[in-house]
Amino acid sequence: TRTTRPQRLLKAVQDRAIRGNPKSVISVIDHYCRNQEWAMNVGDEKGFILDSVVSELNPQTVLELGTYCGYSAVRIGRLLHSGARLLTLEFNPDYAAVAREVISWAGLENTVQLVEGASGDWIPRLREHFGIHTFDFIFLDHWKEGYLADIKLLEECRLLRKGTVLLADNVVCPGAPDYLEYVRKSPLYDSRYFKSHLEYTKAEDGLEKSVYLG
Ligand SMILES: C[S@@+](CC[C@H](N)C(=O)[O-])C[C@H]1O[C@@H](n2cnc3c(N)ncnc32)[C@H](O)[C@@H]1O
Ligand SMILES: O=C(c1ccccc1)c1ccc(O)c(O)c1[N+](=O)[O-]
Ligand SMILES: [Mg+2]
Repeated sequence: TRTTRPQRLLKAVQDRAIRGNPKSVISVIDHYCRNQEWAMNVGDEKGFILDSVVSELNPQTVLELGTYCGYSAVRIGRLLHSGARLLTLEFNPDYAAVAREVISWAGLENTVQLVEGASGDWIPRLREHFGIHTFDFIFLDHWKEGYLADIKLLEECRLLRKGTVLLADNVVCPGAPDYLEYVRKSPLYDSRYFKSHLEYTKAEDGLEKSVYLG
């Protein structure tokens, strides 16, 4: 039977990237997705903005919503200092299986923990299950219609603190209009748009960075 797109992306990583070298895993994936087949990773252009937000913040506890093949988990994980941890949620078991291999190939299995399941089910259980108090940084990149419900759930579960930074992908393409309206109008957030392009294309897209004011 035919392989899947994530399986073909994983094969490219295993064939071309240097084991234990996150930078080479990232560049192999970007080259593959730009030249062979497009995939919905945050990509190199928006990835550079993601890198600068993470590097400036130097977070200890990070949550990612939507792992897919693990590209952004490797992008974020490689920048975390010792003791810092990334928890990434993925509810598609086939994608999760590929992501585990990619994260392991990058040598980040001790920094990045993939949790299989839906964000709506897991967010209320993160504190008791992983002993997490609050998150320093959250990357939203799952289905766009889920962004608003999940930010409200994170508030309800008191997993945000003064200064928590939320970065949302695709606020223009495919778009998350209800999420954008909420973070831009709410007095709880200080929000800013970083204009960019949809990964590996010329279409406009961007990232919304929102600081929780508590
Ligand atoms: C755009 S992809 C993630 C890309 C990844 N962040 C990157 O940049 O490499 C979106 C992923 O979110 C997952 N997803 C969508 N809704 C979810 C939810 N409610 N809980 C967990 N995973 C979800 C999908 O299965 C898909 O793999
Ligand atoms: O929704 C899509 C999508 C829609 C249609 C076809 C392919 C992908 C998408 C496109 C770019 C993204 O960066 C992204 O995160 C997503 N996503 O699924 O979450
Ligand atoms: Mg995205």
